Amino acid sequence: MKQLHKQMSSKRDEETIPMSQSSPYSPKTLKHPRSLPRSLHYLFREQRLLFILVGILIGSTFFILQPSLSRLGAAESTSLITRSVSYAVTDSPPSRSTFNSGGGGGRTGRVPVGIGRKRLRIVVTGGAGFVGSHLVDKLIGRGDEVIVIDNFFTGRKENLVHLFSNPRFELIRHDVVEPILLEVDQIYHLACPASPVHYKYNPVKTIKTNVMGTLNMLGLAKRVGARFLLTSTSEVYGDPLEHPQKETYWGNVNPIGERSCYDEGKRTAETLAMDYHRGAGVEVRIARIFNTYGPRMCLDDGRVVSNFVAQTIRKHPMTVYGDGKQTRSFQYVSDLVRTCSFNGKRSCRTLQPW
Ligand SMILES: O=C(O)[C@H]1O[C@H](OP(=O)(O)OP(=O)(O)OC[C@H]2O[C@@H](n3ccc(=O)[nH]c3=O)[C@H](O)[C@@H]2O)[C@H](O)[C@@H](O)[C@@H]1O
Repeated sequence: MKQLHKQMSSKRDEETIPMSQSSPYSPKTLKHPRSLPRSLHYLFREQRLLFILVGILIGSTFFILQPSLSRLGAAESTSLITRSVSYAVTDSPPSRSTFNSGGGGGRTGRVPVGIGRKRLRIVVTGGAGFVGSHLVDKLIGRGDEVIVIDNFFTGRKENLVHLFSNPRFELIRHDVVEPILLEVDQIYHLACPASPVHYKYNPVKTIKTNVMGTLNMLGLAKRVGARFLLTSTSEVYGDPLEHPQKETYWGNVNPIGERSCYDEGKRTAETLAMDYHRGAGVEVRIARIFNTYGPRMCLDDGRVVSNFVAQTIRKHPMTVYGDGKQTRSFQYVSDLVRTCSFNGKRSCRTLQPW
């Protein structure tokens, strides 16, 4: 305060100098002769010079040590990147590990951010369901950002609750029969009840989900240039006359049966996917999923594996429908998810259902 007061008073002194005594338009020439001694006086008073010297010393120390600090940072961040790349992209070239040679004669300094595989933004419709939630786990695990769209008709938040605190995960309550606009790189379209009990509950809604939902998501894929995967079903073969069914087999489907809301709905969804591919250049994949089982499957799902498990737990006899001679291909959910997830590195030029 003392200092401030003095400065103010000296300024007032300057202001009171009559204009006639000073040379016109030269206030700086007036100030100069007095400013150097005043500055020296300021420095020596109250040990200010000491503080300045200490400041210079700290600054110099930092700039001398800084190159070795940045090398250390580079080595740490590189080891993290290498680990995530080898987890995310199994066929990543081994040369990536050369980034670890931070101090070994190669280039030093900070590793540029984002040197690993580009993080993808992916939307998974039906991501709160049995298969969807496992797929989301897989995509999050490989380092991508996932937006789940689900109307929770058969999906459950409990399937995703372990991801709620993950910043790369988002959950939107939305029905795919309504359009939605998102900026994404890939779309995995799973939204539709898959168990007969569930899809027969509201057949009109089931076919609406398959047709309008798929139309909306394909429209989004076209608009934002995203890759699109449709999860179809072995039911597109209906009551097949060929065993086992090849991808080229067209099926034997009853268009007016109780299951047709699902069978024909999925067949139409496949048609839409191929038309968007041929007509609009959308890169699509179609996965005809066979009978899948695993954790998070609903006990009341109605499919044979969950029925048998539920009946066994309740110590009820297992029910075998018909003559028991029917056959099915079963697969564990993690095998399905591994096959369905697009590998970030793989070029998906050829188009084949798988
Ligand atoms: O993944 C698939 O491709 C399809 O799998 C199942 O279709 P499905 O294999 O017919 O389903 P299940 O209900 O598991 O039936 C399998 C066989 O077991 C029999 N079954 C089913 C349940 C039961 O308690 N007992 C029993 O013998 C059925 O009659 C059928 O022959 C799903 O219901 C379809 O939605 C799905 O698209």
